[in-house]
Amino acid sequence: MASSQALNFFVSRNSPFLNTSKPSLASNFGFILKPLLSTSPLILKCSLSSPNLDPLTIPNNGQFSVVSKNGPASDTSAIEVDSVTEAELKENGFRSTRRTKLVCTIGPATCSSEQLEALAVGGMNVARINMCHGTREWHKGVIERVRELNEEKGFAVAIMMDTEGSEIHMGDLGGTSSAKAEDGEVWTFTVRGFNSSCPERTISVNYDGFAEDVKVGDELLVDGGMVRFEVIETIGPDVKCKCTDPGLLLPRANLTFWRDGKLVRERNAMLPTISSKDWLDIDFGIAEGVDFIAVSFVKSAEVINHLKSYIKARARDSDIAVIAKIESIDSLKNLEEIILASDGIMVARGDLGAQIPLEQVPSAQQRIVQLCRQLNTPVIVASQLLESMIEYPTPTRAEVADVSEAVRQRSDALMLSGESAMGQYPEKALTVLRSVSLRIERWWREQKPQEGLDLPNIASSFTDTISEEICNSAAKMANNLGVDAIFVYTKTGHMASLVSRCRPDCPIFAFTSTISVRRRLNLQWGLIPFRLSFSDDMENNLNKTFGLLKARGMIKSGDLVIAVSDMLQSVQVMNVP
Ligand SMILES: Nc1ncnc2c1ncn2[C@@H]1O[C@H](COP(=O)(O)OP(=O)(O)OP(=O)(O)O)[C@@H](O)[C@H]1O
Ligand SMILES: CC(=O)C(=O)O
Ligand SMILES: [K+]
Ligand SMILES: [Mg+2]
Repeated sequence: MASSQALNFFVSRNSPFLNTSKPSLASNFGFILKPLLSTSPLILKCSLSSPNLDPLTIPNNGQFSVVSKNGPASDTSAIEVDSVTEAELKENGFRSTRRTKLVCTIGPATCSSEQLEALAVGGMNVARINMCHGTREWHKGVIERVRELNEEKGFAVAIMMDTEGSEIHMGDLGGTSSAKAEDGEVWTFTVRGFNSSCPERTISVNYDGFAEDVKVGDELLVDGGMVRFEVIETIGPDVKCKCTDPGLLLPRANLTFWRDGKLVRERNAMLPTISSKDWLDIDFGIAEGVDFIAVSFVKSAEVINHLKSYIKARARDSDIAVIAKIESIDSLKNLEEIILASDGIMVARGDLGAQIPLEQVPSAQQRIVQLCRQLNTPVIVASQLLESMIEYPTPTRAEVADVSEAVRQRSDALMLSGESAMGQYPEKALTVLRSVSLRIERWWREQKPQEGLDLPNIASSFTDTISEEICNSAAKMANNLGVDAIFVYTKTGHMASLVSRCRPDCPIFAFTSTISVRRRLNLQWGLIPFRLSFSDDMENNLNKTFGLLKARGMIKSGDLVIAVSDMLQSVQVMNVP
């Protein structure tokens, strides 16, 4: 038996261990006990500690009995699905499952196992770590805890690593969590490095050319205008600025400077999208096996292609998806090529709002979300969705309207930033995203507003065209027939994304045999990803799936299902036997 191989054993239902989640039973045999749900059989996994142990030599000490090795076809653990979705399906049925996916930025407010578990139970599909903040060790800890929870509790939370990028930002305020800038105060922004803490009203800037690029009279915007200064004097490495719009300065806040009402792009426009620190972070992400890498301040498709070939060369087996963050003027100019090159897009409204006038952000969002859907690239709407919930337990009406709008635009995912990273009410904020998503999705199904969005043909080969037509037809049939679910069997995830793109009324059960594809599908609208090994024989696959899902109580006889697969180009409509 190979050392990394996991073998599944099924023990009889009267096992006294059904209610334990501790790996107590067989630790001396190198096996881990993992009850999936109280109604599921137990799985014993062979661990690395005794790789050569013959599984059948486990003594049957009367406390449990080994029923089979590797499980017969009807073993319900031969299918893996996120335990939170499973519970939701069982409790409320198909129609009630949430279609919009939720991403939470993890920070000091949410990094413990308990806090991460609460977010997973609350519907977090993807945990985002932002390499702008914290150390690699800190991020590694978060990744480990998420993986542990997935393993122990049956969650399927994916990990997204977000790069820092080489834009201009402030230093970390000498360890303090924030500093208040008052109207009329003079602050010094400097490129000097400080070993100990900065002098009072002094802010260090990470970009060496800063003091040379700014001019007296320029406007300096912190975090896209949360605080504003006017440059009054430059003296060598120091730039003296008068505060014109007071506010709170946060560590490592982004800085932009404006001249005559326009964003100034001097030599800073030449900074590489991926800095040398970012490459080290990316190496870290590859080593840790993150599921997504989000690239900050993307300017063109080139950097995305470069990163994708880098990942391919470094991690041949891994399948890390690359997300381009749209947060600069250049990225808006090259939007289509960037969307085509990327595995996902993030509308990073925080920095975007510092680069284009604020009143242009909503139309940019609408355009990006639509184009992504047309080109079949998942899209996340991010930043300030529930900003006031950093401090208060209820959102403003305007924030609820903003979340609703993103759901109504049918974006794939919504993201929390400060609300979950350092806010006082991370779980409440997630609950608001969840309940608003559910409500607006239901409204959509009931009202069926005219969508007015063409889905152009995007296939690049005739075979792809067939897949696309099959998915379009399956989605249409699903709506017209009012089916309970669409089943899609997909090796690479592509076929599942084509069904998701149609935004059908029913949930989409996506069956795939690889863990990485399953986790990637976590970000896409309406998909419930399952891991299942399947063959080229659809008849067999369907019977197996029906058996497994029925045994888990996730479907019942009589449910109407449409099945499509990328091995066999067909659409099947059937009642679950
Ligand atoms: N790992 C962390 N450690 C400490 N604070 C964090 C961490 N991650 C996020 N935060 C806090 O949460 C806030 C919001 O997080 P967010 O990821 O949106 O960062 P950001 O600084 O606005 O940068 P970006 O433009 O990359 O999103 C940050 O400003 C920071 O104060
Ligand atoms: C998320 C992010 O990077 C932004 O909104 O700027
Ligand atoms: K970032
Ligand atoms: Mg940003």
